[in-house]
Amino acid sequence: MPAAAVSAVSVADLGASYGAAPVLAGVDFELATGELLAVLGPSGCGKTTLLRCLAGFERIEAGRISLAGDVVALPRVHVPAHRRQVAVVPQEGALFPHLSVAENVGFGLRRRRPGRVARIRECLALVGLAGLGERMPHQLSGGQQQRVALARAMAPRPPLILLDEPFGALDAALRTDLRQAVRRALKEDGATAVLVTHDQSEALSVADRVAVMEGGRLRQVGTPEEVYARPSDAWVAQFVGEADLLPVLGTTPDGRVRTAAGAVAGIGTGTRAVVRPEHVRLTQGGEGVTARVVDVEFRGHEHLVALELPDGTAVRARSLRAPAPGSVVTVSLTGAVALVD
Ligand SMILES: Nc1ncnc2c1ncn2[C@@H]1O[C@H](COP(=O)(O)OP(=O)(O)OP(=O)(O)O)[C@@H](O)[C@H]1O
Repeated sequence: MPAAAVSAVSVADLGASYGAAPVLAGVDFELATGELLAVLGPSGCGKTTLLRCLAGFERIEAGRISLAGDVVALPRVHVPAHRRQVAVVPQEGALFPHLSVAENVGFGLRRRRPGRVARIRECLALVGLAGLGERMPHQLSGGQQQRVALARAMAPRPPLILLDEPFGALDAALRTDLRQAVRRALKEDGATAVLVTHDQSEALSVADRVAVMEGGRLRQVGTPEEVYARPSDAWVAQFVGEADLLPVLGTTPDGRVRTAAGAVAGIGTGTRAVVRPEHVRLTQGGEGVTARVVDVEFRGHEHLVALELPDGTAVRARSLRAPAPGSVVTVSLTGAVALVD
């Protein structure tokens, strides 16, 4: 029998506070080697504090943190940051301005380490900056500087890389490009990483698993698909993606749930249906419930249509066409919706 694999990161019942104010409570998760976890939550929920506890910048008040099977934090035990060797990529790269790109990437590698130059070159290639080693940081764009910061973090092959809103300072188009580049680089190098973000599309598109945090607690930890399609509660449903919660009015003879927007297959049990805009089909006439178009938001590739159902319930739909505000359309539900209480 092979020995059970040791988690790269194990956090058990973690609690932390600043003075008398509790910030984290009962935080539990495990991370396998090579896994990428996104911690997703609104501003002030404790994401940065969690990273600081993992890195060793904060002491913990309850619970335990282990890295590769070694306990690094207990309420009375604190392995300092430099001995944990966890790498941090901050929001803005904080590169050394007087060092070249290659010297920045090699900063954590001992001068005489065999293969140092090759590892620097490899990390620059992993982040898509092959050939730019001789540049100075000010000769790079903001996105390129963040890539260098990631290469610098990866170079010594740390047991864990922490990324704190690494795309926060960049504009929208660049963020989308960079997040896939970051995911690719971490995966190709087999790095274990925790990324914090308040941006749900970022968390869903980058991570292997997402930990949804609110008020210092993890409400759900799961794959992006699980968190989106099977949210554990109403808060997660509405924080991760767009959702309208429609009361379940009963069940149909074939086992679907009835709502004010029509019947639909339900996943799990609960008193409310998590209806996302892609579940709502709009037609002109035909079978369904009539609804009034309240508002239409242009999204570039589609429209988000706000609707009012006959009983006054609000629901949103995705639509390629833009119905006129005030007009009446027919609504039906498609796919399968999660049920929550
Ligand atoms: N050094 C500190 N001293 C006291 N309170 C702090 C300190 N740092 C953070 N806090 C408080 O702890 C809570 C959690 O902060 P934290 O920075 O971990 O949240 P966050 O989720 O990372 O937020 P954001 O997304 O805005 O960065 C907040 O209420 C914050 O005001």
